[in-house]
Amino acid sequence: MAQYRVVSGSVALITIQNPPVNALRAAVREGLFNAIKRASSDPQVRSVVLSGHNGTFCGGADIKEFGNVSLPGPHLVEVFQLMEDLVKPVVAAIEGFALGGGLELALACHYRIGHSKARVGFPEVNLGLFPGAGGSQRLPRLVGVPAALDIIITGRHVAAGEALKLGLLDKVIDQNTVDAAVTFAKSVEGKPLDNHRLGNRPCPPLENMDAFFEEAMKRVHSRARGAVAPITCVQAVRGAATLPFHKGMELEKMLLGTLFNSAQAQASQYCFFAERAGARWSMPSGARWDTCKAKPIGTAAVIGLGTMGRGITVALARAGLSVVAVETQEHQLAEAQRAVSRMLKGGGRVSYSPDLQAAAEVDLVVEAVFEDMAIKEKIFKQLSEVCKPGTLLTTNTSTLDIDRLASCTRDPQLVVGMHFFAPAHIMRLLEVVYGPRSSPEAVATAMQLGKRMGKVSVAVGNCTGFVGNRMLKPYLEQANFLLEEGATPELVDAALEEFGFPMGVFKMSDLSGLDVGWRVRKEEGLTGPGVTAGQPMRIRHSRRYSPLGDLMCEEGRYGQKTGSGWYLYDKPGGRVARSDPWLRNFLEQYRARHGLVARRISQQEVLERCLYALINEGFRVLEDGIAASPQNIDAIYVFGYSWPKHRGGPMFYASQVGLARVLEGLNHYHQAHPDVPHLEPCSLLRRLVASGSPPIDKWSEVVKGHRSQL
Ligand SMILES: CCC/C=C/C(=O)SCCNC(=O)CCNC(=O)[C@H](O)C(C)(C)COP(=O)([O-])OP(=O)([O-])OC[C@H]1O[C@@H](n2cnc3c(N)ncnc32)[C@H](O)[C@@H]1OP(=O)([O-])[O-]
Repeated sequence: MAQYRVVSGSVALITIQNPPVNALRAAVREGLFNAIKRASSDPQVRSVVLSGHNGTFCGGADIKEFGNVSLPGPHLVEVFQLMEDLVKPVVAAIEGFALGGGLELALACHYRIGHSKARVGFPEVNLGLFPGAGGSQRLPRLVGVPAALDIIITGRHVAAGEALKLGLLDKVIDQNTVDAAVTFAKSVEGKPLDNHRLGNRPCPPLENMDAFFEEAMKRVHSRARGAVAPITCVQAVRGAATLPFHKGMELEKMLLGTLFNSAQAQASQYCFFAERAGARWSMPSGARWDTCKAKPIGTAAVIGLGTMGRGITVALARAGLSVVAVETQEHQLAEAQRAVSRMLKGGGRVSYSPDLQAAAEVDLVVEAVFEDMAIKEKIFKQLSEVCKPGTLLTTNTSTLDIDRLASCTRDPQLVVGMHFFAPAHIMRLLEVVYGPRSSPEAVATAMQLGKRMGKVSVAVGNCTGFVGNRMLKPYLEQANFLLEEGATPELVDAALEEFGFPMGVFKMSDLSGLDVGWRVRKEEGLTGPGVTAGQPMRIRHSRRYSPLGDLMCEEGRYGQKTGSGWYLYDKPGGRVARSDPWLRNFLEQYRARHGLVARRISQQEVLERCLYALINEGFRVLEDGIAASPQNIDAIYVFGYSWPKHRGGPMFYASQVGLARVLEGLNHYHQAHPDVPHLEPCSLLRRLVASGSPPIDKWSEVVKGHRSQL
């Protein structure tokens, strides 16, 4: 786990060996501890170089070990202190990554040499933690409080060049890092080390320290959306700035104690693994990530250059593909060309054409036109004729039937969905949707392409709305029902924002455009002139229906783009939402017209109605085999719908709330609203509760048993 050998006559070279990222699990900590002791007592050794096996210094503590109440082996703090106290100089040779505990390890060394491609950082905040093994106390002493706080709070990876400027690295080199570190170590043998022991150093003084930390705390509170870890980061760094090292370490230990087994830390760490779980996809046919090979993709076409098409073009070009961007409307094409070039800052290989024929030779097509089945069917038919045999035909539809599009083509097995999220070049999520006839190779190729674009890709089955939008529907529906019953958009949004969403449901609808859902509802036959005539306004297919969104669109209120929606904006395209007296009036009249009596609605009811309805649909998605696991659903929600990471995604949240409580809540609301089928607890949830509410990683066993009985 920590290899020890003496090189160049006097240098103990200690190499951490724990693939793939040399995480500091118990055996590694033990190995390091023993290796340092050995170097200390080895009379031949006059200096030490610490490195990581296989081009990675160290990815930090082993996250898989967290959750164990008593971690075996020596504690990291103990190992690092032993290293800092060594009377022989210790040089860190940093290749690849030094993250979290890996950077703390490097900070306990007396010198740090990095490769020019190395990256260092403290990503603990993303795991609901902070650098709690001395990092929060040593880093500010090395680079000063403002730089340290920035690195610790953002969790960002710092490139070697910047780390050198900050003084975090002593030297950056392009050659073999270990060789350079060995030469350097020999050059400092016997030299005094006191100033290189960060625990001995005071923090560089900071003017207006109180004001600095007050401001930092204010900023963090406004951005953290209820997450505790960022606040703790500020408290710990303040400790470094004001306390002697040993007192700061005590504070660090106390703060870490409050976070380590917290619900937020568990949720954030669950997200770390859920993010990666999508890569191990499987299909109901048994096809899997490790048995299917992706086709090589070098060229792609994007059809339709609206907002989505432009973002997709940028994402593909940034992944190194040569892209043909096709848009039949000339003015839109010219505008898109300017926008894409701006986003790519002159880079990328993109050509433009008004003609579908330009897609003839590409390996893959992403269709991103208007959400209209008839238009899409026509395009798929044309593409099938125009493109060379074997071209993968994908669609960015957010709800429509993939299999129906596949039926328009010669090779339905080559059709899959690639559902991007706006803005497509920024949002991390990609839903890869397979239909009953999509080939495993097509799915593997889309998943591989997602990875190349840096996306969190999740393979899902074909149904209306797939996973994300299918679950969103009951959530939006509940929000509208709550307005009918007496809530305001402000009340509903405040509850959801307090929960941790960056934006409540009504602000989000205003941003994405109310007309989008209106068009979908028209397509589904829920609204439109021919549909509403002679029907009760608030019932469709014997279920409760809220026409509020349709009525808003009929008034021309599409959201931000028209300057008004659920809120008022100072101009079309304005961003700052203000309460609209018109809406209050409109809701009052609507309620009066339909004999609805407004009642007081609590934030708790808002959360339970909206979130439990969404979660209930999540269980149905699992039950139907549309998502392979709760982890996949949670990754979709965290990376595509801004579900707060510290709440772990909807399915994990349900497990934290307690499945029995979610079931009870749904039963209660369904009794009160029997005409809302989305509130009726689904059978998988009932079954899980009946099986004693197993932990989330055991749900699949109940799902399997459940499916075999269907
Ligand atoms: C004492 C309390 C204070 C806390 C201190 C800490 O250090 S907290 C920690 C602070 N450190 C961090 O937060 C760093 C977390 N790690 C990363 O950010 C990235 O892994 C990377 C940038 C190091 C490499 O990116 P990349 O795209 O090349 O690779 P990849 O991401 O696909 O990972 C490959 C495999 O390794 C696995 N695995 C990775 N790290 C850990 C780990 N620490 N542990 C366990 N496992 C880990 C990962 O799950 C995956 O497994 P799979 O799915 O194949 O079974």
